[in-house]
Amino acid sequence: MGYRSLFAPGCFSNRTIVVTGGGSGIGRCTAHELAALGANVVLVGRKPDKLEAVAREIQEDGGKVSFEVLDIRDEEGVKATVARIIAAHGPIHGLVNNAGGQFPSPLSAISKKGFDAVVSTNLTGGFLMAREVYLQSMSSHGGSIVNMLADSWGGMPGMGHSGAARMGMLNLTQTAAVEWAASGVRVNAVAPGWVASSGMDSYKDEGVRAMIPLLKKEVPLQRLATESEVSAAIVFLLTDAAAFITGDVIKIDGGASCNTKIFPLEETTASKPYEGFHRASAPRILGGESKE
Ligand SMILES: CCCCCCC/C=C/C(=O)SCCNC(=O)CCNC(=O)[C@H](O)C(C)(C)COP(=O)(O)OP(=O)(O)OC[C@H]1O[C@@H](n2cnc3c(N)ncnc32)[C@H](O)[C@@H]1OP(=O)(O)O
Ligand SMILES: NC(=O)C1=CN([C@@H]2O[C@H](COP(=O)(O)OP(=O)(O)OC[C@H]3O[C@@H](n4cnc5c(N)ncnc54)[C@H](OP(=O)(O)O)[C@@H]3O)[C@@H](O)[C@H]2O)C=CC1
Repeated sequence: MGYRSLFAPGCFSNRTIVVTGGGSGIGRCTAHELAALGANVVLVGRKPDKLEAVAREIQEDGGKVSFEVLDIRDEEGVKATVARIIAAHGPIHGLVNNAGGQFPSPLSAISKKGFDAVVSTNLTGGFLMAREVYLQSMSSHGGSIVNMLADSWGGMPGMGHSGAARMGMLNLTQTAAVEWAASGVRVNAVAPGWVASSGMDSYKDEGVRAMIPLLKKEVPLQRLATESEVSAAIVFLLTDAAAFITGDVIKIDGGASCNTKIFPLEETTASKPYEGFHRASAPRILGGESKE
């Protein structure tokens, strides 16, 4: 019958895909996956040693890869780097806007410098990369951009700075999708919950580490995501299988964002859920008085 899968080996052949933050964690995993599917991968990050190590790994596996050292918050650096990539490889077909991070802290303890560091990395830097890739390449050749968000729907103590940046990135994703669609550019995002990534391992603070088993409890699937579960969603959005998807977000959170906890099932009688609803939840939901 000659059926040809969109995920066939080589589905990214002759495509250049830029992965920011490609020197570690989810970015590294995504770069491996893309190279294995035939992409010409360009890694971007601040630390040349990390980028070089990942480039070596990919080359050893027979993949096509190079790297650029760049702080994505440096506007002139972003412009020059994108121009250099195009000069060396031709049009950029894909951008994985993954670089980012934060330090857990309550809002009351965040300095302006710290807030700016997180917002400029997770929002402004991603904007600069997307804008330059669009202006210099995708506006005339089309392409696909995948932005990194996080599971920041609703307030999450300790993550207010990054949550604000990620929700800004959500709107930027939607707006870019609408503005750039006529040029054949798709813009989507992934929103992971907690991921057991090498970036997470870099949190040495004992209070934060002690939270990890508690976080798992709040996830319906009862565990953290793996790096490759996040890269799988990123790669899908870059493939032609996602050709009619733009302005959208894939949550990779094991159901965490669906778990409002307004209805505390564990406090109710499992065999009498309706009665349990009245007893445990109604006062909280409706602001009324408990009947007990
Ligand atoms: C239900 C699930 C919800 C999902 C939630 C999302 C979970 C996400 C997890 C992850 O992202 S894991 C990945 C972790 N990886 C990283 O965070 C990458 C490394 N991090 C950084 O590079 C920084 O944190 C940064 C802020 C992203 C970039 O900062 P920059 O390079 O500009 O830092 P500095 O120049 O060193 O600092 C500037 C300024 O920022 C404040 N600050 C930075 N780090 C910390 C810290 N660890 N603790 C407190 N404050 C920090 C600080 O004010 C700095 O000012 P000065 O101290 O230098 O005056
Ligand atoms: N792990 C998790 O639980 C979650 C992670 N995320 C997000 O996913 C992305 C990848 O995270 P993860 O792999 O876990 O963590 P990592 O810390 O391993 O990855 C972050 C990468 O971003 C790069 N980076 C950071 N700041 C800059 C900058 N200013 N310019 C260029 N590169 C930069 C880093 O490279 P270098 O060191 O070379 O600067 C690093 O390779 C991040 O945006 C993270 O916030 C979202 C939700 C959950």
